[in-house]
Amino acid sequence: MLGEFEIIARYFAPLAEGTPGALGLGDDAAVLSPPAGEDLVFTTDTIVSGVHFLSDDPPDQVARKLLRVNLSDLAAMGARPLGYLLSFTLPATVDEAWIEGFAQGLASDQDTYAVGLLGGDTTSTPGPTTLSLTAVGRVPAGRALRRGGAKLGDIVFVSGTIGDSALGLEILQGRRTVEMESDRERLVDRYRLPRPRMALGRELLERGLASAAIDVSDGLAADLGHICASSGVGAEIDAVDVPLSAAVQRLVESDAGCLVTALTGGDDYELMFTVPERLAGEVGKLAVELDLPLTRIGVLAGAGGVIVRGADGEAMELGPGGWTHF
Ligand SMILES: Nc1ncnc2c1ncn2[C@@H]1O[C@H](COP(=O)(O)OP(=O)(O)O)[C@@H](O)[C@H]1O
Ligand SMILES: Cc1ncc(C[n+]2csc(CCOP(=O)(O)OP(=O)(O)O)c2C)c(N)n1
Ligand SMILES: [Mg+2]
Ligand SMILES: [Mg+2]
Ligand SMILES: [Mg+2]
Repeated sequence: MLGEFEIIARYFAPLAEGTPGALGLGDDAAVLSPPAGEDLVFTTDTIVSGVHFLSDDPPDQVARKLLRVNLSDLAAMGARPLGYLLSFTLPATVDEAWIEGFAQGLASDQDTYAVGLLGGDTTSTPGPTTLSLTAVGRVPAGRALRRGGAKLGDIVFVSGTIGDSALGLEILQGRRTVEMESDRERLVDRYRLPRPRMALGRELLERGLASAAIDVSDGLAADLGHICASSGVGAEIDAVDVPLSAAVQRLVESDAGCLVTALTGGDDYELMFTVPERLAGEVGKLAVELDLPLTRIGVLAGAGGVIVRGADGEAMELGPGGWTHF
């Protein structure tokens, strides 16, 4: 196994070459000049083997997931990424090939998202692989999208499709089977590789469309609950309106329980946002421009809490509505 400083020099320093503030990963900290007229946006998320990814997930995809779950939080704020810090904590059982694959995954997504490594930390652990990333982004001063601006009567939208990832995880865990191999591939891919909606977040901010926004990490129902709690309103959504991929639809047809998994399973990394009714027509145009489904799923109504109506019009029983760690 390589030494700590060899890992940094061989695998991480090349990822910092395009980021001047990283100072070549040779100093005690990174330095960033705040862009004039803009606010800096900071977010950090950790992923742990066995909790957020599976120990046999390919290392390049683990790396890309780590970066992407953080970029998704920047997208939810309407921010453009500037750079990121990486905290890399490995058990002694991990070999160099895993580290190499991990670094390759980061290199590939650095290109995709035009972002570079600013610095980080490399340590060992007697526990599971634990990867933490802090992303820094920028928004026009005072304009970050927030969770708390939603008003009664605003329309609730969500991007993409919901539930693919949670059902992909069930497949990988051997808890669910699908008939078509292409469905399996789609769902597993969505579990391993989120698609952070960077352009959507940016456009919602620039066009002044969203009164509130969040990325769906814990589960659609729970994350709508976070918008409601921050905004002091309630929400009513119709489960039949929640966008499902063909693969998830096929699963729901054979087992209605899959719909509950889709609504509460999380790991979607889609954006959910609220739009004042008079602006709701603009969302369809944005969907066409971005080539991304943006689906109306409900409305903000009531004093608090989220009601999800099933096909029979009755409120579904969804428990906490999403993932919590404790
Ligand atoms: N240990 C912590 N210290 C400080 N702030 C935290 C901590 N854990 C979570 N937060 C903050 O609490 C809020 C909710 O966190 P979280 O549910 O992880 O958000 P997200 O789902 O967008 O990642 C965020 O503003 C986050 O920065
Ligand atoms: C092996 C495995 N088991 C379970 C899950 C499901 N899961 C774990 S954490 C989580 C919620 C999102 O993670 P969290 O740490 O809460 O991130 P944040 O909400 O802060 O973005 C979900 C749905 C998973 N992704 N992988
Ligand atoms: Mg978080
Ligand atoms: Mg979030
Ligand atoms: Mg969470």
